[in-house]
This record gives sequence, C-alpha cells and structure tokens, in this order.
Amino acid sequence: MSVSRETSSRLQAYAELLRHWNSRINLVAPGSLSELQTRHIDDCLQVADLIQDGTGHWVDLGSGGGLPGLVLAIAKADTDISFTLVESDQRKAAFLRTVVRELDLTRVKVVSRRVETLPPLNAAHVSARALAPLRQLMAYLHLHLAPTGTAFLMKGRQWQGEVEDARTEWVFDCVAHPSRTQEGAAILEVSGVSHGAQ
Ligand SMILES: C[S@@+](CC[C@H](N)C(=O)[O-])C[C@H]1O[C@@H](n2cnc3c(N)ncnc32)[C@H](O)[C@@H]1O
Repeated sequence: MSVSRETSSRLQAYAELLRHWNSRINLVAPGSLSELQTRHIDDCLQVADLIQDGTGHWVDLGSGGGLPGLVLAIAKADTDISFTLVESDQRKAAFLRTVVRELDLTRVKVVSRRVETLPPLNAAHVSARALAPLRQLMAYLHLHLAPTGTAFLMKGRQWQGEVEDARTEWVFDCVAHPSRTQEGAAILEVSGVSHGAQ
C-alpha cells in the first residue's frame, strides 16, 4: 500500500513507541523487531487496502501492540471510521492509549476488557490477528459483528483447516485474500455469521 507522507510519519512514530515499550512489555516477539515494518506493519496495511468504505464503527479484537488496530486507525485517519481496540491486558492497553494520545488519533477508543464480557458492539467491521482459532473467532463475530457487517481475520498457513473446523459449528461466507507478506497465509473476509444446525 502506498501511504501519504503524514501516514508514513505517524507509522514511524508508532514504530518508535512500540520499540521503546517492547523492552518492558512483550508487544511483539523480540526476535521479530528487526522486521517490524515488513512482518508486522506492512502485513496489517494489507487489511487497509481491502477497506472499501470510509465510515462506520471498526472493532479490533485482541489488539496487543496495535496490530492491526492501530495500523488501520493510522492508515484511515483521514476517514470517518471510528475504532475500538479491545485488549484485556492492562499494560498493553496502557501502551495503546499512549499511542492514541501521542499521535492524536481522535477517533480511537481503547477498551481493556475481555471480548466475551463486552455487551454486543454491533460493529460494521471487525478485525483480529493471532487472537484465537477461527472457530472461536466466529463466536466473537456472532456477538460483536452487525448482521450486515464484514470481518477481516488475519490467518497463517493453517487457514484452510481452520475454515473446515469452523464450518462444523458455524455458517458464514468467506473470501480468502492471499497474504503478500507471508506465503500461504491469508486474510479471511467473513460475513453472514450464524450458528449452523447442530
Ligand atoms: C497473540 S496476541 C496478538 C496481538 C496482536 N493482535 C498481534 O497480532 O500482534 C493476542 C492478544 O489478545 C489479547 N487477548 C487474548 N484473549 C483475549 C480476550 N478474550 N479478550 C481480549 N483480549 C484478549 C492478549 O492479551 C494479547 O495481547
């Protein structure tokens, strides 16, 4: 994704904060810090490329160090999308709030609660990366994604097996976008989630 100068400088500021905090909190695996741009930020920018509309409420589940939630909020700062980042770990939530404040991301809210304890968020869009197996994520989508909403779930090489497993319990539409940053990985665009017949 080609980004504006303003987005690029905000992403750089975010990367600096993440590097700084990562010495105290494990926001990303320390061994992957040298590839922060390619392995983490560019990976998440792929989701920004898939966003069609510039409005609505976007919920990122299990944001951790802000991947992809903060990257999307930065890349889409010039739109009307409002973001909620859900992260149960208080220290990680403190990091997310620091980035939101320092980068003046006015449309971003951080909620430090467990996904399953929140009242339904009725989100137009939901994202998640490295949070849970797809079958478990479906329960989260069933709870928080609006009936007409779309989710973007970043999955590794095992995504096909996860889709098969999730289909034993859930009915959903799924379009797999091959990852440009990790061979065999995919971004699953999921909609129409309902319980399957038991
Ligand atoms: C493996 S990390 C991935 C973080 C980030 N999405 C990424 O790709 O780097 C999973 C994150 O989800 C958070 N988490 C796990 N279960 C959660 C839950 N039920 N509700 C909210 N956050 C949760 C953890 O604290 C952790 O920060």
